[in-house]
Amino acid sequence: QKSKRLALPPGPKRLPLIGNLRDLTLTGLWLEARKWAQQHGELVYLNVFGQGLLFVNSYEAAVDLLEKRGAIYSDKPKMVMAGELCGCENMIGLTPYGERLRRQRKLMLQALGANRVHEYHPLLEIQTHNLLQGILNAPDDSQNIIRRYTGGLTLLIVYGYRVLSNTDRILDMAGESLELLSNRIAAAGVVWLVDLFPPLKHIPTWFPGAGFKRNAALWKGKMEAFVNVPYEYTKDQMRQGTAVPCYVSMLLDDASLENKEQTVDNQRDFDIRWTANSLYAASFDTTISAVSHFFLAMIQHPEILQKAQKELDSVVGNSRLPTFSDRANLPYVNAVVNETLRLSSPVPLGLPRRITEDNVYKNMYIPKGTLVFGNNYNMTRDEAVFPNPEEFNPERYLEEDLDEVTAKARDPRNYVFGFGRRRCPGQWMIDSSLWIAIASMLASFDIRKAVDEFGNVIEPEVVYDNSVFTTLKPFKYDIRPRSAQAVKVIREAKGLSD
Ligand code: HEM
Repeated sequence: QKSKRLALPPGPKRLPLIGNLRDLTLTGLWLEARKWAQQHGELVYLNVFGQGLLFVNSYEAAVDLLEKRGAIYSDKPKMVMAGELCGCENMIGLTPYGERLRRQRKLMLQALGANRVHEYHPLLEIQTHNLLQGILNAPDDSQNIIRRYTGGLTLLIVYGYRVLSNTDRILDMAGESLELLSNRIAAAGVVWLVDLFPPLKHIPTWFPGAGFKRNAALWKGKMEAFVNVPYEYTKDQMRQGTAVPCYVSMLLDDASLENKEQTVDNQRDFDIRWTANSLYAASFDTTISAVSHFFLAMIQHPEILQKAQKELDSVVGNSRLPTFSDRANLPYVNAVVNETLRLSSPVPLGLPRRITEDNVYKNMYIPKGTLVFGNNYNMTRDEAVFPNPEEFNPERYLEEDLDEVTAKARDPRNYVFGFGRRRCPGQWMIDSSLWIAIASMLASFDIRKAVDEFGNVIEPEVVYDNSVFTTLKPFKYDIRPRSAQAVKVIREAKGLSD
């Protein structure tokens, strides 16, 4: 075949047999991937034990391949370890491209799409008030409070489940499952031998080297509980007539209305159960990453914090908290949110795709079966679009009268949510939840670098702690209400337990 005579895309030098195995790092692979992009260009190809990995580094190539050729670039790798052995095969991020995926994505868009998301705004405002009240009551524990807020937010929206304390059974279970999923089971950079040699799945658990199977059995149990326990909670609440409107109850209601019966068919039940779980799984670390990058930026740039606060004071005043109706009048705050999305780039390499046919792009040969990563980390740092790209600079969004093409190129949402048929279905939800959280925290708190017992300023240490998401190792900061009036407004705001 002619295409096979073409060269593969360039990439770091490969060693015999193991190929680029040593080039893969467990955390921060995106930092390496950016260096390769700078060295080799818009496509970079690696090979690990015969498995090809393609990094798509430019927006143009991402649109050409992941969107325009979506029919062959939207499938997922079959992951024996994560999928079959650990019970995650029905998570949306791992679901093969086809009829089931299209059905499930339709369901998610039906409930969370651009024209439905405003229905969740009242819930988002209440959950944000709870966040502010939590921080006010225990500023030194704000990192845990943010985790509780993030987990609680999705449990509320997806399952109608309220988290009212730091020690919540479902919240803990979900947290543990996600930790396992992204750092053990499906960690980028971790290559399970059984994925390269699937027949290994048949070796007995007692066999030397079969530790992965014993782990998998343990993890599978945890993953199943993570999928089923919250879902059964909502169904129970619905049976008792006490369910709050949420993703699951809304879709189950719609479904039973459609068949005019009390029960939903198995396929619908399966689709709602798994999409609900995937929404939870996909929103937790992404939100944590964005929020912690926001804190990092605020303590590094007090002048930006002050400018945003000034805008909030003049538009919202100090007798109430911001609401979604203020959004259009807060260009600077909106620019802070944009810059947070861009620099946090929460899923920096996207979620891996698998190409289902041999393909040629600009005279480079991309073999069938190659895993494909949309390197949005690199795109959000494109000097031509974002001059001085590592700098947190909201002003870059404030230029007026931009032509449509430039305005689009400067919107980080075009990169950070991925591309084409697998693009993030939670993008409208996070766009709302992140905005209200950031606007409300800016309006309520001063956030600064922490100071140690000798009065020395503690510089934040920026260390990634995850292999798929850009979540940061906790760093210290000082957060306190801006004024007695801010305290009063926070205390009076309607919260979850009201
Ligand atoms: C700032 C926050 C977020 C970012 C940056 C983000 C980004 C992404 C990216 C890059 C992908 C892979 C897209 C691709 O393959 O091209 C993805 C997939 C996904 N995201 Fe998000 N996401 C965020 C928040 C959320 C939230 C809040 C939800 C749920 C409410 C969510 C649900 C999902 C799901 C279910 C998928 C899998 C889609 C599929 O495989 O077809 N995400 N996200």
